[in-house]
Amino acid sequence: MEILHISAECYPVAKVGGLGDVVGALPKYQHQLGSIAKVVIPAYRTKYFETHEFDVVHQAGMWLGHDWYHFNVLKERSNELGFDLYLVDIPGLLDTPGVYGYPNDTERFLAFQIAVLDWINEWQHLPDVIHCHDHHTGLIPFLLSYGYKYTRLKEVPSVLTIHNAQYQGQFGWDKLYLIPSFDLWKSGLLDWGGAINPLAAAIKCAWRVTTVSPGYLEELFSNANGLESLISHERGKTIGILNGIDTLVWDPSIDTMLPLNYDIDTVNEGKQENKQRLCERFGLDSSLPLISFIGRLVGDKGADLLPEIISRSLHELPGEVNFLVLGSGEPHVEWSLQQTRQTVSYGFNVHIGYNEPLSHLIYAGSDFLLMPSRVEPCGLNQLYALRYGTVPMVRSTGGLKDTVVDFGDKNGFGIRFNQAGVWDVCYSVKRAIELYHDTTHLQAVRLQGMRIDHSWGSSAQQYLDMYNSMK
Ligand SMILES: Nc1ncnc2c1ncn2[C@@H]1O[C@H](COP(=O)(O)OP(=O)(O)O[C@H]2O[C@H](CO)[C@@H](O)[C@H](O)[C@H]2O)[C@@H](O)[C@H]1O
Repeated sequence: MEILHISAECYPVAKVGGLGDVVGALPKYQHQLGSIAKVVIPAYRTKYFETHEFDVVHQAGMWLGHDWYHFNVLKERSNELGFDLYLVDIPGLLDTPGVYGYPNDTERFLAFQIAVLDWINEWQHLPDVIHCHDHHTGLIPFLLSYGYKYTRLKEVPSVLTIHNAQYQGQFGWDKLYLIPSFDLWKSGLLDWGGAINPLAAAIKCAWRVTTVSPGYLEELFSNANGLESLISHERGKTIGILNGIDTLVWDPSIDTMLPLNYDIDTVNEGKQENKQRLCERFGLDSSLPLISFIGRLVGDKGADLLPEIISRSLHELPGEVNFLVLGSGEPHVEWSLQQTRQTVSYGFNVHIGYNEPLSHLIYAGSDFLLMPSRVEPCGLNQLYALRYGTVPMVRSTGGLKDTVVDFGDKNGFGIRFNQAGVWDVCYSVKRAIELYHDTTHLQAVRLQGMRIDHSWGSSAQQYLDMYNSMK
């Protein structure tokens, strides 16, 4: 079976968050299960792009509204990722250093989708499945079915995976002229709430719709940023498949980004050494419990709560706990974390920015990883934390609820709280400190978490079973 994954991110080529992790891993594991999995993303000017060699496999041009763009499809030469990687290079649109956040993102990702479709249209054979990820690729299922240029691709099954339904990629009907011509009687399929909504269009048109955890799918029926009724209507073709983690990248025993590697037998020494380095670097006291946060500093992740959680905890429990934050995102959250850093004299530090090696050190060197998410479709951080012997502290929502059991329950290995609110989190901080001092219990909780298998094996198989069900 040949699967083409189409995405805006793919680790280690271009990653902003969890989408990149999944698209960089799932195809590798599908390959191991005997499928041919290919990935196509835009050719941003990332470090990976600059330091690897590519062959041009397709050259063409296209209209985006009234503008003409040349584009190339490049294939990475060494195949080092464990799947075929293709990059769509569109000078003037996709040759940016970053992935998102440009004023013409709508045009950039529309052009990407058109280029990918034009390219597949030229293949001698057809893929068995076209697998689209998130709204940046959401118009593809629609165009496969109704785009006049793509009638040859009409029968190719399409899948949409929703990594986060908060982001839908809406744009106004005034930009309709940018979309390649299609059967206008079908325009309603593009619409949601009076705008062109790529995520909604994909939910309507894809043959199957998956979410990245079963719990998140259940939540979407009642809370989907305006798409609840649509998802409920399409319920019959939906399925929740829990993300796995790439155990070749996320393994404390071989992770080259750690000063000291460790495994389940050497976890205490390993974590102690990594914690020591981390605390030295950030001016923290390594004898105290260390609670960290890694992620996009946005409301969905509960990042706006962090300044108050941290200052209140340090005020109520002086000299009892440390906090460390790594992230970037909304400017007011960044600003208020930096303000907090200046006002509390000890016990807290923050690194604003994106830093992959530092994230690995934090997973290894922290005692607890805090995730006060308001919305969490799956969450990968808690799975990485578990593998690194770090106890996740999570709000009971979406994929966090599916993957973390409170240590107060039988065989539990994490800390759960119900509300994304300062009081609930501060209470959990107290529980974390108590657990930290109960060394026997902490050790049992840690080992319990480390033993859990969150590798891609069974989830990759579930995707294959789902593809087969479309035949
Ligand atoms: N400043 C920083 N420096 C270094 N690394 C950083 C970083 N900020 C974030 N990361 C890394 O980015 C990834 C974040 O993954 P998540 O799954 O938690 O979030 P995201 O919301 O992006 O993904 C969406 O898609 C994924 C995948 O389906 C879902 O798990 C998730 O719930 C959904 O919101 C992790 O690898 C984390 O270590």
